[in-house]
Amino acid sequence: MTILYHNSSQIIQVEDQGRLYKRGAEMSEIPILEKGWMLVENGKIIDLGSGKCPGCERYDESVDLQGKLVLPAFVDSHTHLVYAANREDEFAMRLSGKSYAEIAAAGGGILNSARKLAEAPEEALLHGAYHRLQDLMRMGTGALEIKSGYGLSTESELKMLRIVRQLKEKSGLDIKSTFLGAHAIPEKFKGNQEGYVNLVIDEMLPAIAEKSLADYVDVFCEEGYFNLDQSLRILEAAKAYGLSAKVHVNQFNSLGAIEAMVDMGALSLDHLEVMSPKEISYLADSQTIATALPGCSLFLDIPYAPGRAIIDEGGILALATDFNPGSAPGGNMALMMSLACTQMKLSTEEALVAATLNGAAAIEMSDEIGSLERGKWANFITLPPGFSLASIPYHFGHNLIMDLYLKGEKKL
Ligand SMILES: N=CN[C@@H](CCC(=O)O)C(=O)O
Ligand SMILES: [Zn+2]
Repeated sequence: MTILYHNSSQIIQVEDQGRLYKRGAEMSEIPILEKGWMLVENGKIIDLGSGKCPGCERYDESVDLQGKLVLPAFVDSHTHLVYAANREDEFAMRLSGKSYAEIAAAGGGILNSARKLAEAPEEALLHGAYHRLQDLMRMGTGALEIKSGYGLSTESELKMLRIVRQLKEKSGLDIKSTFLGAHAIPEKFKGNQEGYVNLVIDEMLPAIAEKSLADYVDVFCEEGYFNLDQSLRILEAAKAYGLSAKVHVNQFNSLGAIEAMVDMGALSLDHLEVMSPKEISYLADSQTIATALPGCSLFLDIPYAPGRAIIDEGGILALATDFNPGSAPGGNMALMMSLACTQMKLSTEEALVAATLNGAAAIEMSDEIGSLERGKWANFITLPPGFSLASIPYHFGHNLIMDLYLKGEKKL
């Protein structure tokens, strides 16, 4: 089945040389096809160009884009989409002056979500997550990563990862799953942190690997959660099962994780709100993707990751939502682009690369998605005629997305 998409105002390709990510100054160069057309065969782009399509008589169907703007669907490479309940009560506590750390210390936070998840039937969890997933799609997300981490027991972590698998099957979306058993120390292991780390390594990891339920491993490496040594032990153990690391680091404190985790070959280091100049340089010089989560900074009123400096030093920057019920209850990638531009001082081009190609690289899918090039899936979004790339971050909080096409098929 060959489909010709034609009559766009522009096709913003993001990349046209087959690069699997863009770093530093490359992030501001993005190829754009004026009055672009795209020929798609069985879901993959086989040709594309500007103006009239030469030799394009051979198609089964043609779609008139009526002057709409076309760009790659967003890739959200860091979410906690599966959870049992919102935490508006904690939000109210924060508004009256309590900090995220104080709420967590009083048994709220991740432990609150874990208690609720343990009680929730699988069907209800699937239903809630699927509903949120559809919301994300309406806002232009075409692929994402979802973490476990509200289980904190072997049984509940497996339950979460099974739901991620079901979400994949039910939605047909590209979804990568990450095992985050080391998200917090469960009540039962208070005072016995090492016991919990051993449980993650000796029981959870083998059980998850046996069922191939995870693509990646993650740890919340932070004061009051998992120290550097414990984090590295978990990541190394997971490596033996073929799981690469995507890690929560430097959200509130720097524990020296960046250097150590770059050296162990982490795929991405995420959060990064607190970074020293040395850490910025070390990460920017590496192949590890720096993933900024500006929704979390906005919602918790904490610093933004130094995205500008990471790009200026030549790093690979991705943007993701961190969608979760505690620190970032929102999944709008366009809003992440707005925050990246206004707060982290990225250009609109850099923000788009971070939200598409580099996000795809952060889930190892940038050979298939994240840009509109020959050989990639036709995963794209459209904006109404008259809008430009800059309109996306400019109209902060608005949803300008008209259509989402995945593998050349209109999803909405
Ligand atoms: N910081 C650790 N984990 C999540 C928040 C989890 C929660 O509060 O439920 C984050 O990425 O911000
Ligand atoms: Zn997170």
